[in-house]
Amino acid sequence: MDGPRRRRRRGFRGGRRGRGRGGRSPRRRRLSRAPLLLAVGRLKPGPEAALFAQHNARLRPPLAVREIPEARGSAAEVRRREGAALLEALPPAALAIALDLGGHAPDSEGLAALLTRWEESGKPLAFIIGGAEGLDPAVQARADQRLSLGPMTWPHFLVRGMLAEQLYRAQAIRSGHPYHRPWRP
Ligand SMILES: C[S@@+](CC[C@H](N)C(=O)[O-])C[C@H]1O[C@@H](n2cnc3c(N)ncnc32)[C@H](O)[C@@H]1O
Repeated sequence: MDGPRRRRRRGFRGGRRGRGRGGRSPRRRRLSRAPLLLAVGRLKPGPEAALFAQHNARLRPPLAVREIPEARGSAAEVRRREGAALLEALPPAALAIALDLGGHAPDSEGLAALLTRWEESGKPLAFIIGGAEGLDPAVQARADQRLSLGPMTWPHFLVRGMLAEQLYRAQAIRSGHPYHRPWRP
């Protein structure tokens, strides 16, 4: 590819002009720091996708989403196959946070404190959301933290938006932004 089309593409990716001294574009740097969201299933356009997009767009940096196809078979087979695909997609160095009903259920301030701790580990963060059959024990065993959004079972596509909202709320708590009004006990 040559001519204006090539120049345009370079410009979008940061090209020479957009690069700093390290040779990486600001956009590249932002994406490489972005926490990963590994999630089972393909989220189609609709209210769940809109909810996620709305909150993810507010996150600095937004989550980089990687979807794992839903598997077929018995419940155990589905969990095992999806679990294997999730583990394959998980960067080895990642601090893995598995969304799981049985995990630790902090309040929003607690999640904000946890996020600070996770970020201070220096590891890239990866959040994992299972499919309709839940997460395979192998994924739970690999997870550095199991995070619960409460004891109720939520549809996995809704959990993406709920997680993004809570991460945004945690950022607001950490920066003192009035988006978060503390609970009133
Ligand atoms: C429909 S749920 C799966 C329910 C499944 N029976 C199980 O035992 O996990 C799909 C995924 O959404 C996430 N999820 C649903 N409710 C959740 C909650 N209350 N807290 C954390 N994650 C939740 C989990 O990642 C779960 O694997």
